[in-house]
Formats: sequence, C-alpha cells, structure tokens
Amino acid sequence: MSTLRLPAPAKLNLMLHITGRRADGYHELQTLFQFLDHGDELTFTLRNDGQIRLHTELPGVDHDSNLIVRAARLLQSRSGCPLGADIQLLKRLPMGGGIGGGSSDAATTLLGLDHLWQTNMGEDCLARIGLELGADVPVFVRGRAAFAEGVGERLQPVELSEPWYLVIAPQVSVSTAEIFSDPELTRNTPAITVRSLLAGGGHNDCQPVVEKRFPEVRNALNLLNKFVPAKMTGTGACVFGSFPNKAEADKVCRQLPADMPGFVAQGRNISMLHRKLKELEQEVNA
Ligand SMILES: C[C@](O)(CO)[C@H](O)COP(=O)(O)OP(=O)(O)OC[C@H]1O[C@@H](n2ccc(N)nc2=O)[C@H](O)[C@@H]1O
Ligand SMILES: Nc1ncnc2c1ncn2[C@@H]1O[C@H](COP(=O)(O)OP(=O)(O)OP(=O)(O)O)[C@@H](O)[C@H]1O
Repeated sequence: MSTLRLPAPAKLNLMLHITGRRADGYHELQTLFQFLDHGDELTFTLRNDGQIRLHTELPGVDHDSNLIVRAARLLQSRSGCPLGADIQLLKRLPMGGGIGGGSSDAATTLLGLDHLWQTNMGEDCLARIGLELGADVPVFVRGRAAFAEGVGERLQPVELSEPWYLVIAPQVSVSTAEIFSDPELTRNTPAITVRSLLAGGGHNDCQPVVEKRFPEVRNALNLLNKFVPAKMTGTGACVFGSFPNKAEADKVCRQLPADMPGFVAQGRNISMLHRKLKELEQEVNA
C-alpha cells in the first residue's frame, strides 16, 4: 500500500505535579496521560526520491520546523531509508492548547512512516527518537494511558476509567517554555506513588501561573466549574471536566459562548493510532 491515513489523537494531563528541576533547566514531573478519541489526521503517500513534503501550512510554523517534517527526517536519517513521503495534515487540535497536537503529529509520523517505509525500527527506538523531538512524544508513540515521571518519558501504563470529557479551548496559545520559566511556578510538590494518585486525584501545578497570565483560561475554568470540577491540561490553554455520559457533556458544550469553543470526546486508554495500526496489521495477515 502506498498511501496511509492515520489519526493523531489528543491527550489530557489528568494531573501534573512538578517535583523538581534538572541542571539542564528541564522540569521533573509526575503526570497522568490519557488519550481522547478526537484529534488531527495525517495522510502519507510514498515518494521514491527521498523528499519529505508537507502540503499543509500551519500559521507561524515554517515547513522545515514543523514537527511532522522534523520527525520524518529524523526517522530517515536514523534508519538510512532512501524513501520519502508527501504528507497532508487535517488540523483539528488547537495549537498551544496543552492537548499535545504537535507531539501527536510527530508520533503519528514516526509510526506511520515506519510502517510505510517498512523500516521496522521497533517501539523502543521510535520512542527514543520521539523524545528528541519533545517530552510528550514518547507517550504518543507507546499509545497507552500512562503515569509519567522524569521529564515525561518514564512511562508506567495504567488502566483508567474512560469517561466523556468536555474540553474548552480558550482562544489563546500558551507557550510551554514560558510557563516553565515563570519564577512563580511551584517546583517542589512532593512526589507521590501511582497508587495514592489513582486513589485520590492530583492537581496541575501550572494552572495558577497560567490563570494569572491568561484571564481567558480563568474564565473557562470558572464556567466549567459551575457544572463539574474543572482542571487545566498540560501548560494550557485547554481546560476539561468529566461527565457521566455523552449527552450531559454535549448539553453543556452547546451552551458555551462563541469565544470559548469546546468539544466532547471520550477518554481512551489505547490511542486511536494504535487501534488503527492494529487493524492494518490484521488486514495484512488475513
Ligand atoms: C507540560 C507537558 O505537556 C506535560 O505533558 C509536557 O511536559 C511538555 O511537553 P512538550 O510540549 O513536548 O515540551 P518540549 O517541546 O519538550 O519542551 C518545551 C519547553 O518546555 C520546557 N519543559 C518541557 C518539559 C519539561 N518536563 N520541563 C520543561 O522545562 C522547556 O523549557 C522546553 O524548552
Ligand atoms: N505539527 C504541528 N502541530 C502543532 N504545532 C506545531 C507543529 N509543528 C510545530 N509546532 C509548534 O509547536 C508549538 C506547540 O504546539 P502543540 O500543539 O503541540 O502545543 P501544546 O498542545 O501546548 O503541546 P503540549 O501539550 O505538548 O505542551 C506550536 O505553537 C507550533 O509553534
């Protein structure tokens, strides 16, 4: 097959504790990742001339610095593969939203091209390549809901309930680097065990800093808190709350003001990307 269409799902950080800072400035954290059944979509078509061409432009991101192109080139150089690809992106996820759009696009590119080019690099190698592109890429490569430590790369798969979430996307883009460099950020939350976490929640240490800088995020949290407990994901801007069923989440979603668009999606412990790749493997083996 020379064309492949694959999902790049969003993630939520159900909690995010910052437990320290490394000498290189990166932060040690503890976070719980779950995927959503909502995301971007990428289409890969094989090229024999070795060129990587992304045919969709993103505002403010030039072709060569797009994480999709960077992921494709890194896989090419690590595998020595002479093949290339034409790539189309259907962008649904807000950029700088804390739901991992860019990281998920990068992971889908690594797995998609590994499949198309038949480079057979293996998941461990692809996760290592992913980490060079961003702290959030490895969890998308692994495709399992996970408790993460280190800078987000030490992953322990977890089995979570799969509720319906309403995600609100305030119309601001939050820079992850800026939030992590804010002097007011709490960086000394005591480490907890995964067991105590699963028993009792957790919070997001980035939330107070983002709320202070972005009133749009504070307003979205206040609005959602009227219905269910609301939290921010990652370094924002998106906020989310869980609902007992889709109908209740949809009802609140319909009431959102125009400057606070939202979407409803189900939490998933196995990413849609991995479901799709498994289906493809089963087709080949049938
Ligand atoms: C906040 C999270 O979204 C939680 O899932 C991630 O840890 C961020 O992951 P990401 O977007 O892939 O971030 P990267 O592209 O690796 O890093 C962006 C910037 O955020 C800061 N950064 C990121 C991750 C981390 N553990 N400590 C940091 O201090 C660094 O200044 C870095 O330059
Ligand atoms: N394919 C891509 N999709 C989105 N952003 C990209 C992409 N490639 C590069 N970028 C750059 O990365 C930045 C962060 O994008 P992203 O959508 O991953 O943010 P995020 O959701 O806050 O991520 P995270 O949750 O990992 O912190 C963008 O503002 C953009 O400049």
